[in-house]
Amino acid sequence: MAKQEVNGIFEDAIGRLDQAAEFTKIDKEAIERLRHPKAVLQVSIPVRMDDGSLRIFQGFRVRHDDTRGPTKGGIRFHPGVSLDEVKALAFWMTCKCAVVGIPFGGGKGGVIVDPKQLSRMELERLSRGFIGQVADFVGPETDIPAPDVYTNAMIMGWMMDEYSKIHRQRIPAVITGKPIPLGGSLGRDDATGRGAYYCIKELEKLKDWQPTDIRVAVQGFGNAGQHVSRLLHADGYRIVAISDSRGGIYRAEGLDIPRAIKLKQEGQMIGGVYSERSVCDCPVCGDAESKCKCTTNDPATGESISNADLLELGVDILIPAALENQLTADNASRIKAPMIVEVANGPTTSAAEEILDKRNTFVVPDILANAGGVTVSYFEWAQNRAGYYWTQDEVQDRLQRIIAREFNAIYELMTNHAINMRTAAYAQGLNRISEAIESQGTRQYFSNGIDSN
Ligand SMILES: NC(=O)C1=CN([C@@H]2O[C@H](COP(=O)(O)OP(=O)(O)OC[C@H]3O[C@@H](n4cnc5c(N)ncnc54)[C@H](O)[C@@H]3O)[C@@H](O)[C@H]2O)C=CC1
Ligand SMILES: O=C(O)CCC(=O)C(=O)O
Repeated sequence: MAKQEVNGIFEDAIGRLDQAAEFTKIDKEAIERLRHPKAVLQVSIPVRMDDGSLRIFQGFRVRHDDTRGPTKGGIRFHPGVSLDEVKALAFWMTCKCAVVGIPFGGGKGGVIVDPKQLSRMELERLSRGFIGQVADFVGPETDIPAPDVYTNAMIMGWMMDEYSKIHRQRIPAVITGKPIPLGGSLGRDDATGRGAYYCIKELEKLKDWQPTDIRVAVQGFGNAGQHVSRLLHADGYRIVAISDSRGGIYRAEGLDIPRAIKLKQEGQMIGGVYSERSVCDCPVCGDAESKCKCTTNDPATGESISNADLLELGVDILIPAALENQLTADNASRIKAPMIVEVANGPTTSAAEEILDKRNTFVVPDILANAGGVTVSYFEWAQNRAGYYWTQDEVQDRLQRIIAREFNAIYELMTNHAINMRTAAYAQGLNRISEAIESQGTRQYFSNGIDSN
């Protein structure tokens, strides 16, 4: 019988522990510890709105596990944020940091808000308010935030400044993904997409394919989605579909990704605006009366496509780069792409994974595919603490070496045990976490080691 969807994203996430434990030497007590976040903080953030009214926003910060180092993970501003989601995201951070072998545990934060509805001043007050409320919970040696969905370098800069004011000293290492003049690292902006790109380059070597033969669909054209699309497009890959929260565009010949990025940066939406213009301003037909019929001739646009249909396109690589739970028991059997590279966190439910496994779909799991972001965050934290800054080439070279090394180790584990790549990645991460837990000496011993006579 097909696996049912698990109730709750955190419950579904930690379900992967049991699967992977079979292929590790991790003991039951360590697994039990990882089922429970170390600490959870819920805060109310009062924000004075531009019209003089007061609004109270709800926010969360979760520290999942700090055995391997301070907890690390982004802050999400999204209307769909919930404590359950933040707990899952923090758990994935613990596993991700272990998978790439960086000395951090996992944490995550979120605020229930639609930031698109806020003015810049309101957004700044909310960002400063949030970090003020969690100021005793975070810190460069305890818990280090970073950007995630709908947060960016500017917001990290405000948060770092506010935290520094509270502590009456400049503390750049409390947060990563900052603007470069405030101690940000070169190469952090595109690191998440770049890490996924390096995974695809390893696959390219293993499979010996020609980039120009490979069609790619990318769901979510934000920070992570844009950069992985840009890097693949520059190598000749055909990015045939992209989307944002309003929908997507499809063009069989491949989209002009640099131009699509420029349009997006100018504030245009992928879905809903330039793919469905009511008045055509393209140089091809110049039809000012009716709906444009020739968008497919404009390589930055294309036919409009829904987010759901984009996932089911007959492409060679599908890259979900938006939110969780996109591939579910409901649509998994209709996914045609033989390869999925998970740039988003948690895009595939465990019920969907069972179906994809039966169809032999190859999945590069989130905890490896999107680990480039936190890896360069680690570089940023290290640079802040050393007060010595690296060149972009140094950052990218070190990132490439880490991703290629871990990708190939996981690939080998997968092949040797005939398991899927996600289980292999969890096994690799859990081995590192369990070594740390055991080194702490908190496991159950039958003797306390002291001579009883
Ligand atoms: N920014 C980072 O360094 C990292 C991000 N990630 C993950 O990557 C994913 C994307 O994050 P970012 O690119 O940073 O966020 P972002 O805020 O820069 O972009 C998010 C994009 O997703 C789109 N989107 C939102 N809801 C959507 C929906 N229902 N369907 C399709 N598109 C939708 C938005 O319009 C936007 O284009 C998230 O799952 C995040 O947790 C993972 C590792 C690091
Ligand atoms: O850069 C970081 O510290 C964390 C990025 C993040 O939130 C993630 O990998 O999901």
